[in-house]
Amino acid sequence: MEFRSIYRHGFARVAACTVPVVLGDPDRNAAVVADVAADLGARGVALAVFPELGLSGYAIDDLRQQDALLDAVEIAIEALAERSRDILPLLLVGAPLRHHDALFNAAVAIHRGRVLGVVPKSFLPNYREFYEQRHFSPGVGRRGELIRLRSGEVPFGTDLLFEAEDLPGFVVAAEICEDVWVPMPPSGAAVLAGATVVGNLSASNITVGKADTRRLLCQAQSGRSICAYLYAAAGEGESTTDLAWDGQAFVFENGTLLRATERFPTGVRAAVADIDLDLLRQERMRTTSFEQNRAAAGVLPAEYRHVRFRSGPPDGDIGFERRVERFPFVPSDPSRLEQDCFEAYNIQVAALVQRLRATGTRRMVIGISGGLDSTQALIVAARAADELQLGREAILGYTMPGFGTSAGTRSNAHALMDALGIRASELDIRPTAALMLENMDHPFGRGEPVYDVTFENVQAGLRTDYLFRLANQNDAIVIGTGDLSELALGWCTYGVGDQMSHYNVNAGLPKTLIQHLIRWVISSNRFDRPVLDTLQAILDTEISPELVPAAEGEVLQSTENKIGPYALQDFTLFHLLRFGFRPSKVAFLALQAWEDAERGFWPPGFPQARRRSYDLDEIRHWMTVFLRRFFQFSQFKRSAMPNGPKISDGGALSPRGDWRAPSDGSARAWLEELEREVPRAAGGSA
Ligand SMILES: Nc1ncnc2c1ncn2[C@@H]1O[C@H](COP(=O)(O)OP(=O)(O)OC[C@H]2O[C@@H]([n+]3cccc(C(=O)O)c3)[C@H](O)[C@@H]2O)[C@@H](O)[C@H]1O
Ligand SMILES: Nc1ncnc2c1ncn2[C@@H]1O[C@H](COP(=O)(O)OP(=O)(O)OP(=O)(O)O)[C@@H](O)[C@H]1O
Ligand SMILES: NC(=O)CC[C@H](N)C(=O)O
Repeated sequence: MEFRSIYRHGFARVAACTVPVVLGDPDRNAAVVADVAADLGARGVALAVFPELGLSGYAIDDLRQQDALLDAVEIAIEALAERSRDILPLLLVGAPLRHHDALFNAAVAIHRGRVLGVVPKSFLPNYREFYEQRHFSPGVGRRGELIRLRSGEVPFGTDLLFEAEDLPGFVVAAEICEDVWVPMPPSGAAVLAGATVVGNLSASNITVGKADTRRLLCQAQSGRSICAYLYAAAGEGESTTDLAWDGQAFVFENGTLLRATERFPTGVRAAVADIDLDLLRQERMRTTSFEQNRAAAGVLPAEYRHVRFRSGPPDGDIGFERRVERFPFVPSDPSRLEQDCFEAYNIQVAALVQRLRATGTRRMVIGISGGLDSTQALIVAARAADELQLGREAILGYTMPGFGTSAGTRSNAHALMDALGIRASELDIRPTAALMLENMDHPFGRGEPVYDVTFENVQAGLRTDYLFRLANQNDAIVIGTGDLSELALGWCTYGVGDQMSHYNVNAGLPKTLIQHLIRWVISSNRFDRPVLDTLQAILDTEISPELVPAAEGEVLQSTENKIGPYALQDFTLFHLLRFGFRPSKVAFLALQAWEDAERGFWPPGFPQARRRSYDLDEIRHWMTVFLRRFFQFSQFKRSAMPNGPKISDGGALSPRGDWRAPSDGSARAWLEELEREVPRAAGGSA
């Protein structure tokens, strides 16, 4: 399969469809389904779900019991199966079907010329406007049976799972409308038995406000069942004798809405989405309560009948029907981002307030560099001091110029401290650092321009040494500033260095979110104008540890030139940490998110001038750096990291929480997977 094929990376394309129906005309309704299915197949769709009783129409009352119509339904199923012979998608269509002495409201699964099985509706609404028990028998408890159709006998029951042999993890269950309105929907047991995708065939008349209820039910079911949930409701053509129909169709995955169709449509509508089967499998595996719940519920996968089929998905580039955030830690949806910023900021403040309260500490010491991280930490400390009514002078800020400190960051550091009204001091570390290097017999001590890691770490170490001793002297704690991205990459000086502090408010914050949080603090006017102006100047400065002096006219030591763009490194971090995806899959996702600066969405307020793209070679290159540093080099720095709050759902790196790993591991499996599976030039095969 091509690298750009979604089916190579654990995705499957699915569709929830609503189509115009003619009441009592199964032949015509089946023809419409077949046409739609053919179109969807051409788009690479592997599953298409259609509305409840879609072959006959739902709101036909006692016509449901007319033999001529029921015969016509069976003939239409046969015709549809025939038409499906060369069509990709597994079809779930709704039909009234006779079985033994009763009539069932059923979902019929059809694939490439075959009826794979029939799933009856478990729970029949018979209240208010509904009258289903007048015609149908409930399917609940019906398992292990066969139903006779015109083409022969096929499996019948609520114990059916349709499993694609050639799409790992693509296991489909069906339920019908009311089935998801009950406390224990049949899909609850089906997912415990292994279904990852649930199709709900629905005919749900619309009343004011009901659309929200449907969304709530389906979203919750997809979230608690860790599955993809496709809901397809009847619309145009259903009887308006006493009711109206809005044809709502959507696809949820693990509690997230992927796609929805417009409501009250005229004509065919399909919500087409690429669902992530790896994500569902990973999420179930790591949410170990899922398996506990299966055991407690007594659901045995072996008690379900797995009806196997070969899907035969396309192997080329069919695009990507899924939104991928460029910044997984910084959502592009404005209201979601607003809430995330509010929460991230308040998590930091609340955590620090609690630590100060519990220790009875009334002062904080922070090294202020004029860079992003110490700025964010200082803003948080200022808010914590306000909440505890300590006064801003409770914060002792030290700016400590070293050999690489630029005039710009130094003046930003002073401006920030002054504007926030904290106790600001300057402490030049150069004499102490020079003495130390000299005592160590480092070449720099003899006047040679040798700027090696020792030279860098002497400065980072001395700053930390000063901060801790100043904390002793002032009954204070040292507030750490290192962020989540730096922890992931091991981009800090260990032990006697910025890796250590008494409490690190930033440990759970990735760099891309810190940048945005500062933008958010500016745009929401949380401080006075002088503070906001300084914050803007800090945001506009290139990220650098400033440990090495820049020669006249030279670009200073750029962090991102060395360890990679934080945009890409945070992208990789999120997908590895949160979902344990393969590097090749992360590279595929990164390509979708980053290859075209014009495509997709940027977080609100993201500067136009910084909107850039990355190609597959760049993604691959920086991922190699990430994998080596994350899996092989930097764990020892995280294994001994100070306390600090988890902030993002994407994960934290505390060895006491989200991420426990050996400090002497190998990155080989990840590097080899990347080497093997990701082609060197975009578009080619690996
Ligand atoms: N698995 C392991 N278990 C125990 N010890 C291990 C180890 N792997 C290495 N080590 C030891 O640790 C040393 C490496 O760690 P370390 O001493 O920290 O030094 P290292 O990581 O080599 O250097 C620190 C880097 O972080 C950068 N930095 C520092 C400060 C702030 C910022 C910033 O921008 O925020 C960036 C700085 O530019 C420099 O490149 C090795 O030389 C070795 O002695
Ligand atoms: N000149 C300085 N004065 C005081 N503290 C400093 C100075 N340089 C570094 N530090 C301390 O060491 C920490 C790490 O340094 P570094 O320069 O990497 O971080 P930063 O400037 O805050 O943020 P960023 O890494 O985003 O530039 C800083 O957050 C700060 O607490
Ligand atoms: N067809 C159905 O099962 C509809 C019942 C569902 N409770 C509704 O109100 O939409």
